[in-house]
Amino acid sequence: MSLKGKVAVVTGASRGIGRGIALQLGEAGAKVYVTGRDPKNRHVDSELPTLEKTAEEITERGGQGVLVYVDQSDDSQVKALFEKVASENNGRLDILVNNAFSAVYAIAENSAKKFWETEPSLWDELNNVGLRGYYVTSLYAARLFVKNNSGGLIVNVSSRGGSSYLFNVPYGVGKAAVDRLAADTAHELKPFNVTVVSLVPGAVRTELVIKLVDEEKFHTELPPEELKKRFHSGETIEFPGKAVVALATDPKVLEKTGKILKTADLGKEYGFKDIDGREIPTY
Ligand SMILES: NC(=O)c1ccc[n+]([C@@H]2O[C@H](COP(=O)([O-])OP(=O)(O)OC[C@H]3O[C@@H](n4cnc5c(N)ncnc54)[C@H](O)[C@@H]3O)[C@@H](O)[C@H]2O)c1
Repeated sequence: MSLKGKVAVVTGASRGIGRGIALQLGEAGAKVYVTGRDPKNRHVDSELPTLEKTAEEITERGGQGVLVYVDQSDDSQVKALFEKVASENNGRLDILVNNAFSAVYAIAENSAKKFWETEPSLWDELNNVGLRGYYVTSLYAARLFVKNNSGGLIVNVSSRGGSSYLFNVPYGVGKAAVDRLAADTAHELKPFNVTVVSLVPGAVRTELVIKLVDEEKFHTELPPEELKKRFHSGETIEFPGKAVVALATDPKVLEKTGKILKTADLGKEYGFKDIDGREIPTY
C-alpha cells in the first residue's frame, strides 16, 4: 500500500486508460477522485463500464474511490472539483492524471477522410476536452500544489501521435501540444517540487477501441486484420496505471520533469510487467 494517505484525481475514469490508472492507484492504497460526465446528460453505451463501477472497484482493491460528476470541458465544474478535493483533504492533493478524452467515436467516424474533407468542429471535438481541458485542470490543481508547497505529480496522458502522424491532423497537433503543456507547466512548477510528465502508452486494449476495431469502424492505413491484431495484442488499461504508480512512488521523480515517457520504457526501468504477466515492448 505504497500510496496510502495520498490523494489523487484521475479525469475521465469511467472506462479506458483513465479507469486503468485509477484502479492501479486504488490498488496502491490512494484516495482517488474519479471524474466523468453525469450519465443524465449524455448517451450511455450499456456495453461499456461506468464511473460508479470504477469508484467501487478502487475501494474493493484497498484504496478509496470518490466519484465526482465533472464535465472536463466546463471550467466551473473543474474549479468546483478542486474546491471539493481541498475541503475534504485539508487542502491536500498529491497526484493529478489528465486523461479525459471525448473523441474516440469522432476519430472512427472521420477516419476515412483527409482534414479538408472534415468539418472544423472536428478540431474542437479532439482538443476541447483533450487539450484545453488538460490545461484548465492543471491550472486548478497547480493552485493547490503551490499553496501546499509539498511537491506533487501531474501526468498528462498523451500518445505517439504527438511525435508522428496518427489518425488525423487535429489528433497529432493536440497531442504535440499536450507534450508541450507538460514541458512548460513543468518549467513553472519545478521550484515547487512538482513533477509534470507526458505519458505515452502504446496501443491499449480499451473497451471502446476494441469494440470499434472489431466492428471495423476505423479506416486507417493498416488493413483491418492488422489493426485488430495490433490492438488485441496491446497493453491492458492497467499497464499505464502501473507506470503512474511507479512514478508516484519514485523519490527521484523530479529528475523526469518535463519529459515524454513511454509506458513500455518505464516498465523496463522500474521492472514492472502488465497485469497479465507480459513484458510490453516499446512500439
Ligand atoms: N486507446 C489507446 O490505444 C490509446 C493509446 C495511446 C494514447 N491514448 C490516449 O489516452 C487517452 C484516453 O483515451 P481512451 O482510449 O482511454 O479513451 P476512452 O474514450 O476509452 O476514455 C475516455 C474517458 O474520458 C471520459 N470523458 C469523455 N469526455 C469527457 C468529458 N467531457 N468530461 C469528463 N470525462 C470525459 C470518458 O467517459 C472516458 O471515461 C486519450 O488522450 C488518448 O488519445 C489512447
